[in-house]
Amino acid sequence: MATNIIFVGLMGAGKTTIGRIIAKHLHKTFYDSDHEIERRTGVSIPVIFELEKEDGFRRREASVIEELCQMQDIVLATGGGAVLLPESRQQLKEHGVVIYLRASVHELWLRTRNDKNRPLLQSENPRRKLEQLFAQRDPLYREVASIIVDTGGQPVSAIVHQIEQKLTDL
Ligand SMILES: Nc1ncnc2c1ncn2[C@@H]1O[C@H](COP(=O)(O)OP(=O)(O)OP(=O)(O)O)[C@@H](O)[C@H]1O
Ligand SMILES: O=C(O)C1=C[C@@H](O)[C@@H](O)[C@H](O)C1
Ligand SMILES: [Mg+2]
Repeated sequence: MATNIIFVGLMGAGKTTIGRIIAKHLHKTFYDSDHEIERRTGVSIPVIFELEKEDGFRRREASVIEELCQMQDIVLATGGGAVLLPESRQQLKEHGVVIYLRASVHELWLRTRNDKNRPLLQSENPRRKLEQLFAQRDPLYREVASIIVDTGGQPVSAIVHQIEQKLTDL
């Protein structure tokens, strides 16, 4: 199957971790839009947020998403905010099977709390921020996804297995 597989979901949902494994299993090339932005700019995401604010990062993200969506036979792990622009949502929907990795705010918080690489969570109350982002974005992830996987309490290997099963059922 030469189709692209595209992962969406909040920070800490496991898009990068699971996307990389699925790509290996399915012999597809793995891309991560966050890594691609860092590779192209030569700086980390926190530095981009500092210099260009969130707006600047979103512009870069939308253009990288558009470009990666033109490729074929790839697995793409998107950044958590890749669904914010309607144009990007359209691109994602049109160019692959989109999988929404879902997790509770509590789990997302546990998975991200020791990592300083996510500027939106470097706030007084990262848990509340995750709640707000969840409320804002859950409908957007649902809008683009044709597969929704609840990752709650499951180890990565079980999630990978579940996804591979769902993909063969398509
Ligand atoms: N099912 C899981 N159970 C436990 N830990 C997990 C699970 N999935 C991912 N993790 C861990 O959570 C952390 C975040 O995962 P990952 O970086 O893959 O998330 P992401 O969705 O790519 O986030 P971002 O949007 O910030 O790029 C990693 O340390 C990863 O090992
Ligand atoms: O959810 C978000 O808005 C973000 C998620 C990360 O993947 C990065 O794209 C960045 O830290 C912003
Ligand atoms: Mg990631």
